[in-house]
Amino acid sequence: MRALLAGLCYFACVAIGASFLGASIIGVFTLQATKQKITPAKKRQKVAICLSALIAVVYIVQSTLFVSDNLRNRQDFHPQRMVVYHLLQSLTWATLFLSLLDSTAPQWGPFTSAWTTALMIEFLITVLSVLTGSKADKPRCISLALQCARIVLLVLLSALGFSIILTRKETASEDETQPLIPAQSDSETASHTGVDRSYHGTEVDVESDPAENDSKDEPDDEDSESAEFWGEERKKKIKQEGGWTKYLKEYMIFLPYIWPTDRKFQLYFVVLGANILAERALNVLYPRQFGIVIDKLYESASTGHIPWKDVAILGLLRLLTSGSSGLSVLNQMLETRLENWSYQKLNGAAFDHVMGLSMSFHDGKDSGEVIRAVEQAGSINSLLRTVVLDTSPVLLDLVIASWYLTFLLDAYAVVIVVFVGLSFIFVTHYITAVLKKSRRESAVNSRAESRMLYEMVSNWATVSYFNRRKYEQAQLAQTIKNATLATQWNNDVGLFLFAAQELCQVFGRFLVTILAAYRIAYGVIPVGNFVAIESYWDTITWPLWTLGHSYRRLASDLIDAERLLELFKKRSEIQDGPLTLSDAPGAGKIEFSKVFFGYHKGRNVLENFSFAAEPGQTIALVGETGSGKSTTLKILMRFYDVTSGSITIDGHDLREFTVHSLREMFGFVPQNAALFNTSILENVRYGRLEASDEEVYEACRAAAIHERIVSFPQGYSTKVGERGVKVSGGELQRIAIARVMLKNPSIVLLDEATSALDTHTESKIQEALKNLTAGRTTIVIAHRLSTVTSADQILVVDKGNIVERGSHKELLLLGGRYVGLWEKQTMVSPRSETVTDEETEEGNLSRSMI
Ligand SMILES: Nc1ncnc2c1ncn2[C@@H]1O[C@H](COP(=O)(O)OP(=O)(O)OP(=O)(O)O)[C@@H](O)[C@H]1O
Repeated sequence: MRALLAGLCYFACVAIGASFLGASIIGVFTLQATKQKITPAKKRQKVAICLSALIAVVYIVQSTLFVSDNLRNRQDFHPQRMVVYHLLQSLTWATLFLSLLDSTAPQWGPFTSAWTTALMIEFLITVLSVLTGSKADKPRCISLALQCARIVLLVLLSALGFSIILTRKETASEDETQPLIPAQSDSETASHTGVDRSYHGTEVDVESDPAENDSKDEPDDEDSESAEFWGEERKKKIKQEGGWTKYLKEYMIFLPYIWPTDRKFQLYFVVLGANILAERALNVLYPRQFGIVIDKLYESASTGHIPWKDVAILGLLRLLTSGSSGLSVLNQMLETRLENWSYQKLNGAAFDHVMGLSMSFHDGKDSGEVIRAVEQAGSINSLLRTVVLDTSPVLLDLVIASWYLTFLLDAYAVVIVVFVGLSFIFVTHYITAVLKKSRRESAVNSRAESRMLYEMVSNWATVSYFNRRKYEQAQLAQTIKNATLATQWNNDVGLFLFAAQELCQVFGRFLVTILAAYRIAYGVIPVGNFVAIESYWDTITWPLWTLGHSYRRLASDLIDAERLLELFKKRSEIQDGPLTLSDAPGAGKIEFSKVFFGYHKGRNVLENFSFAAEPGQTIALVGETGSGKSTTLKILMRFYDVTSGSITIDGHDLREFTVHSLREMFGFVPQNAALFNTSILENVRYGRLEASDEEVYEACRAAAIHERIVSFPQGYSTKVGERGVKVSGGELQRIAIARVMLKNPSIVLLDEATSALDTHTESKIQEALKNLTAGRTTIVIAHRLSTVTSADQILVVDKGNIVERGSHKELLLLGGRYVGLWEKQTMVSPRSETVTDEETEEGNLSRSMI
């Protein structure tokens, strides 16, 4: 019975801590709804704070009574286990009280679990201490009264906790019923990248319903994209949704990129784990051996005897524990390999994910910001080191340290370590809150700095045309100043934190020294133990430093990773269908049927849009600017999905195809084709990656650009410059056509492919286009009507509607809007045009690109 009592006394705070932690972990891993009505819980939170404070005070009063009694009597008047129990409980309850006070939306489950555990332990200890029969353990009147008062308070507190849990209003939203880690899909992309688009890729925020999304559209401007915005959003979320567990839950989507799937890397993890355990053992063995050597030397002083064996063991242990030649070298090598693996996987996944997001995402984002977010893969990666490699071994260290200190000194030393540990954690927690803010500011400012630099360098030409170098310089200087000031403040807060942490551990060391001196003076422990404690002290406090450091690093990594998390939570609106190219190797018949589409709700860009293009036919879209012509091509290539109606290719709805297969069918020549800053050869080969050099030359010949390319000093190896600035507009356009020719698509889409060119170049390109479109279904957008007179069907588009349709001749005879457009461009009366239409067609044919 006495052993049970002692066990309860010494391990009470461990049991309470474990029950709190256990309930928190269950909260993270189960899909509990965490949203709750805050208002009624707020009142009860205040009551809970008061009750916790009262319990802490009762423990502190009783501990003070015990310690003063023992000090007065210069012996253990009260048994050590009871004193240790009360001291540890004072610290535990002070911690619970401060945590509750600090929490805006407490996790009631973990708190209630801790309170109930404490109640059961307190009850058992009271009963056992009365029943044990030992005079020492029997509580005196005042102690018994205090213990009973605590039991009453604990019953009230536990009942309050249960009442809050049972009566809170749960408002689970859809996202809360989604799995934390999505099952890997077998989709085409996932199989080669490891990214599960079915979950990760949400362009619609999976957190919110469509209504919320609309409202979120508003802050989707430059401000909203700043780190500050994400940080504030998250802070709000932490408050609203029930605390940090919910926050951390979101980061679970990165788990597949941190835990290796490769056997070799899993083996690294196992070896690393074993190595970490070996290090823990060495941490104890070295100071222990040091103490033994001191005691042996003390005994053999002036005898001429040297304890060689003990000294040799000490030397070996020193070698194994040394930083640069011991076990830590192996640790570092394994850690680096694991981190590199995770970095590669995460970066690849982030890139693939961003590239897989639809046009509405990319149109609305600043590409510099998106690149920064992808680059944050490193910060997620370092979570591996922080959580798995830094924090877990350190927790083990703390348990070992407690046991070893009890062995070297006594249980009071553990109370001192717990006190130092808790004050260290609180100091770290409170100062880190300030540090987090300053770090976020510093991050926002440095992002602003690099964004500005990127903007200026990429807009170099505009800055020079308007002679605004000085102005831009001043702007940049201000941004750099803001960034450096923010970094400076961040550094200052960091230094203050270090100082406060150092103070905690120095104070603890001082207390332990006093305790050891006291015990040595009364002959309780040998001097060697004091030396061992001194040498072990750094091993005790190192875990605290590591925890503090990990906590700060975790906080900063989480902030940096917020953007990446937001990216990963976007799901592409465009989802794959089941069909691939081989399932539907069609001829290229396109049919738009009653298509409605708008970029924003309530504003249609295309309305009741219906037309059909038979295989091999050419359809021209003409009309005023902004009428929806380019939009037609975008929805045909599925950069967006139609709002209603359908688009079919060879009888299959576009949505039935995988996006990859669908886009393989098209060859698109845009108005402003962009090239990569590589050689012409590589740019053309981009159309079909496996094409031979000869096939590339052939495509260039067909695009009437081969002769020009070979006349360049470096021929096909000529670098085209960023976005193709080193080649002329006409050359660039023909390279773009050659690229599409090499691709050999079944459907060709031309978006004003020649509008920016002079007539001489245009006629050259038209030849190339004739080759490109021959025998292929073609949709062409043209402002110059003369280039589309031979199209099988011309659609006149106005405000998203097809207002006229027919061949050039039919439309001229119709005398409607097309005639108006034609007259404006040719200044020829339609009558004379129709009279001599044979001639006209011939004349235009040479100019026509179709
Ligand atoms: N990404 C977008 N987000 C929101 N609105 C858009 C977007 N792209 C185009 N629009 C709007 O849709 C309408 C149709 O644009 P579209 O580019 O299809 O016209 P267009 O007929 O091709 O014009 P142009 O001949 O000048 O190229 C315009 O009012 C335009 O402002």
